[in-house]
Amino acid sequence: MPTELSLRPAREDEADAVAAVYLAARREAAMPPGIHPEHEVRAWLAGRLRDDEVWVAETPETQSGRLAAYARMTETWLDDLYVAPEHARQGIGSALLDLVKSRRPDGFCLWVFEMNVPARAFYARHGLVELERTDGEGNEEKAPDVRMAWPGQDPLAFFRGLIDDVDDQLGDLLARRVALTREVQLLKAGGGAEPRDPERERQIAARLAVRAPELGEERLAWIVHAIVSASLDATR
Ligand SMILES: O=C(O)C(=O)C[C@]1(C(=O)O)C=C[C@@H](O)C=C1
Repeated sequence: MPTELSLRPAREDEADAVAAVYLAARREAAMPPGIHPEHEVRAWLAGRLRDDEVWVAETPETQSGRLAAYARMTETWLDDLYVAPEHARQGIGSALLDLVKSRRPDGFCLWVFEMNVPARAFYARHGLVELERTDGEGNEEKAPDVRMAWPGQDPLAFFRGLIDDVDDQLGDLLARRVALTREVQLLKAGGGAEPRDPERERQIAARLAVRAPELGEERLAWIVHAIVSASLDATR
């Protein structure tokens, strides 16, 4: 940690100073332009200061009422880590990230814009791994982003926890899917059609391959086959 850097929890009345860091850092960073006017950013951060854990960084050069950087986290996410441009490249971001790791020893995730190559490299240097990419549909800026994670002191437990979260969603999807298979099968049985339709299953595997290219169409065909077999067995 740079000498004379002081890190402390933010006070609830510091929303304007925290917002000033956020706005200045975002203007300089490789990020899409913010879509909220500055007064909305200040009001939003005032709320976050009440609900989230926020730490701020000051140096002897930081003028009174101003901050060098801040980090904002929930129990499982590092939501913001911003350094004011005039304090960049002084090790302050690294010091704050080390602090976040010590506050969240069981690990955490964050989203970073794909275009923000310097930030992704910074996080990778500090041991975070890239887990997931999106096309940006789920964020306000509609810009592709990357989910990164620091797996904490017990990486196996951390990644298994994330697998459990995904499997909860997968279970819900399978429950929805089997109900639909049942309806289609009832219609097909009424019309005297074969239960199984290999061409339709091939099309389903091809569609899944667009979303999960790493698995590829051939492996996905096995998965579709297994899901359809289990669904037909359950609905018979
Ligand atoms: O689309 C159909 O014809 C269905 O019967 C549904 C379904 C599926 O569950 O997706 C099930 C069996 C077929 O082999 C193909 C697809």
